[in-house]
Amino acid sequence: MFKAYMGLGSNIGNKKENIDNAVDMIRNHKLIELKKVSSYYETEPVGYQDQDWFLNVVLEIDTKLKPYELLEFCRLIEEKLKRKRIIRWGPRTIDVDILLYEGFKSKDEKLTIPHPRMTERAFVMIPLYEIAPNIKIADSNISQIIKKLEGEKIRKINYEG
Ligand SMILES: Nc1ncnc2c1ncn2[C@@H]1O[C@H](COP(=O)(O)OP(=O)(O)OP(=O)(O)O)[C@@H](O)[C@H]1O
Ligand SMILES: Nc1nc2c(c(=O)[nH]1)N=C(CO)CN2
Repeated sequence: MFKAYMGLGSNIGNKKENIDNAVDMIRNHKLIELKKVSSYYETEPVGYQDQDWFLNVVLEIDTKLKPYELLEFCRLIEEKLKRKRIIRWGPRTIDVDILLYEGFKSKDEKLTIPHPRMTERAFVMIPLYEIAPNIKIADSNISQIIKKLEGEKIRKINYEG
């Protein structure tokens, strides 16, 4: 089993339902053990501004899927939840990214790990810090990385039930 971290985001339709459906697909995969799920965070859009706020979560999993197999599964989740890809960094029903994968680094365009933009993004780093406060990313402590983030607006949501 290899430990990996995944980032999920949605900003179209019922965002919580989209996130929950994606988490359920991950939980139900035979070769994945879902270990931790962060709180939900409402986050200001980064990149393309003229779109709704996102709901983001980060997951910790143990998996027997190899990195490219996990990427394929991410695409399958997006396909099932009918993600439309129109504008780069634009609105999406669901976005599923691999952030980190134990013992694996890659700069391939199809799969870059650590995810190339994760350390600049509060919507990734803050939920990741919640579930993995001692993790290192490319030899830097997560708390050090978070201190350097710009003031992107992000708030933790407490849903009932
Ligand atoms: N670590 C990774 N996790 C998921 N996709 C990745 C990763 N590294 C590279 N990719 C590639 O990125 C491509 C584009 O992904 P996508 O359309 O989801 O980008 P985006 O979500 O709009 O932007 P961003 O990559 O900045 O989050 C995918 O086809 C995938 O092959
Ligand atoms: N707040 C927020 N902004 C984004 C997000 C996201 O998940 N949350 N995803 C993007 C493309 O991956 C671009 N911008």
